[in-house]
Amino acid sequence: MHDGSGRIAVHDLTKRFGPVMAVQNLSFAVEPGSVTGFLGPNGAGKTTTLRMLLGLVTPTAGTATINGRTHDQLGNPARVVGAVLENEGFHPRRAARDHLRVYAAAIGVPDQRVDQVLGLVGLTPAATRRAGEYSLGMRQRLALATALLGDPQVLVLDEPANGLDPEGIAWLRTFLRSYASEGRTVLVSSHLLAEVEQTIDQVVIINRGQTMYQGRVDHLRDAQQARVVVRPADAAALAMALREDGVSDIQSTPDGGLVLTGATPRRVGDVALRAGVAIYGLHEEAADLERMFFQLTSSPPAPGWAPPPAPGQPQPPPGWGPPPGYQQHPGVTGQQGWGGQG
Ligand SMILES: Nc1ncnc2c1ncn2[C@@H]1O[C@H](COP(=O)(O)OP(=O)(O)OP(=O)(O)O)[C@@H](O)[C@H]1O
Repeated sequence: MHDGSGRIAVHDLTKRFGPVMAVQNLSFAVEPGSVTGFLGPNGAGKTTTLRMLLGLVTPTAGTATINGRTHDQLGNPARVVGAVLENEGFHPRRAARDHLRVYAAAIGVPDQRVDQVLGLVGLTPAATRRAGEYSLGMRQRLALATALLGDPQVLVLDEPANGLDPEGIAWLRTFLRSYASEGRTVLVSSHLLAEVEQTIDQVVIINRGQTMYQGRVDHLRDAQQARVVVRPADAAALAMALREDGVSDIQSTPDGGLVLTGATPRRVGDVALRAGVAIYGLHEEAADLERMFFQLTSSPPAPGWAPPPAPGQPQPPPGWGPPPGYQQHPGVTGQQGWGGQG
């Protein structure tokens, strides 16, 4: 028997396709009652990880479990986990309701559940239309309806916003949040933070098959510092003067500027004046979650921004730190909130 917790646990998960290391020692946990974003750039290993969780790909090493069980140990998995993966195929000549009836029969749920899920995803008016006539957004809703047939405790969606218009995205956001508020588990993958930022409360960020960050999105936001961008006549002289004044996080940019955190523009201006360095531009850039996501997932890091990690000492990009209260999930080891660059 599974433990009924609705918890997803990925532990030291690795998948190698010949020479390609798609996922490498990945560990994270997803708790019920939250919508968790599973984020990373194209090719980071998100789909491979989800497919291992769903029993569609065999791991090279490690485990991916739901309720403490691998997918093939779940008994009637459709009752535990519903999934929408990319490129769902529907028989184009089959009506949506008939498609759902076939699946309902396969997993042993009554026909009336078909009409319930059609209502849940807003497809009741189109129930008798053929799937081949559906728009991409309608097909996404039909895929979601299929995933919901077993009334699962856990919902796993791979890039669900693909093909949805803004209204569809807003609808999906409301739906997923309400689903999680019932104490269920929702895991949503995306390569765009902005696409899911308003939907998720937890996030797992991966890059090159490894965990870069796991924790609350608002902690990530709180941990950010604004940075000051300055264009001096002599960057080396200003950097030295700033260091003498106690500013340590200073990066030079390819265009001869400096980017720093831990000082206000006014302080930078005062230091420049005392050092006799002319300033041609000085402004503060507000913290930006998207920029942080880019820094965490760009490899190599954007030039002039992230210093190389000290040997054996993974570091976050400059200006970012582990969010206050960041904690590793109990039971998940071999994982850091902030990792090296793959
Ligand atoms: N069946 C396969 N055979 C060989 N290589 C594969 C296979 N599936 C995935 N890969 C490779 O594994 C890596 C991770 O791919 P994956 O699809 O898991 O990434 P992703 O994060 O989901 O990317 P995207 O956002 O583009 O969907 C990529 O380099 C990909 O080419």
